[in-house]
Amino acid sequence: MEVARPEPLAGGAAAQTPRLTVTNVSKAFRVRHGVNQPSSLLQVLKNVSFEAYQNEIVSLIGESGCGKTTLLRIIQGLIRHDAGQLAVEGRAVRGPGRDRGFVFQQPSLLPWRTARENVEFGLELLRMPAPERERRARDLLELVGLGHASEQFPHQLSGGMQQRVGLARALAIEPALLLMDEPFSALDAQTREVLQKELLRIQAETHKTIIFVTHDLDEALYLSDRIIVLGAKPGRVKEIIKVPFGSERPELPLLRGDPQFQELRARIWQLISNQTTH
Ligand SMILES: Nc1ncnc2c1ncn2[C@@H]1O[C@H](COP(=O)(O)OP(=O)(O)OP(=O)(O)O)[C@@H](O)[C@H]1O
Repeated sequence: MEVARPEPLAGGAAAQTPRLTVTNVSKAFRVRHGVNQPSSLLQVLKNVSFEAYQNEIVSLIGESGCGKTTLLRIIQGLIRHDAGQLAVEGRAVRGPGRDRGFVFQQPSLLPWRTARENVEFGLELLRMPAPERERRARDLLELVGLGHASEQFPHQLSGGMQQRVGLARALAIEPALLLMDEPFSALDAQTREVLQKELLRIQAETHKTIIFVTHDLDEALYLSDRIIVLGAKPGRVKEIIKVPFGSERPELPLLRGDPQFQELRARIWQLISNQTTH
């Protein structure tokens, strides 16, 4: 079955305020190479710029260590950038905020709480009244296909189910942006494909803007509207690739047979692998 998603508003909607604006963001870490050794600066990101619009899934892809997670954490507000600007819906990012939800590689659920109580956690911090909290958590667990498991504890759930709870928890605070850092990489191939498809369905229903970090070229091409290919040392934007498959893209096994898919895959592969020869 094909997944129909609303078309993103980039390009055709010039008047739209981007959900996320990243402008010339740079970051260096001070690293020490041993005890009693002087420290030096490791330039991780250099002048990174891109935007993401409503309904868009934008993937960040690049070789290991090119700064994908660092960039995502800067957007999250957990790491302070050295230079450049970041804004979510036009508001400068100065730290973590409820306008950004996060899904990690490991869902890190609280083991003593049920699936529903895990989803409610962020809403408790926002002091939402209990009945409203519970209603929203139940709705979100339905949305992610876990309506039947709301009262189960994390150890009773499979890895894929736990990741669905993590997604519901991130959506609970109704963020403008959903930041996902290799959310499916710890799952087996079959569960991963199911969740990729589910993510497209959920995005179509919620119209979220998603920034998605992955190593997996096929995953990036299947999920994304645009792919930001990062170069390494320092991390910088090498190319922004518009994915042409539209909102009614076939499932990944079929898409893999599309010559355009294969061409783009080869192109991204070349962009990523080229840099190691320089
Ligand atoms: N807090 C830190 N202090 C010093 N160096 C750091 C810190 N965090 C990350 N780095 C370094 O910054 C570089 C980029 O790391 P980052 O985790 O962002 O890369 P990545 O592209 O997400 O890698 P991977 O794909 O392997 O997850 C790496 O060289 C890493 O060692």
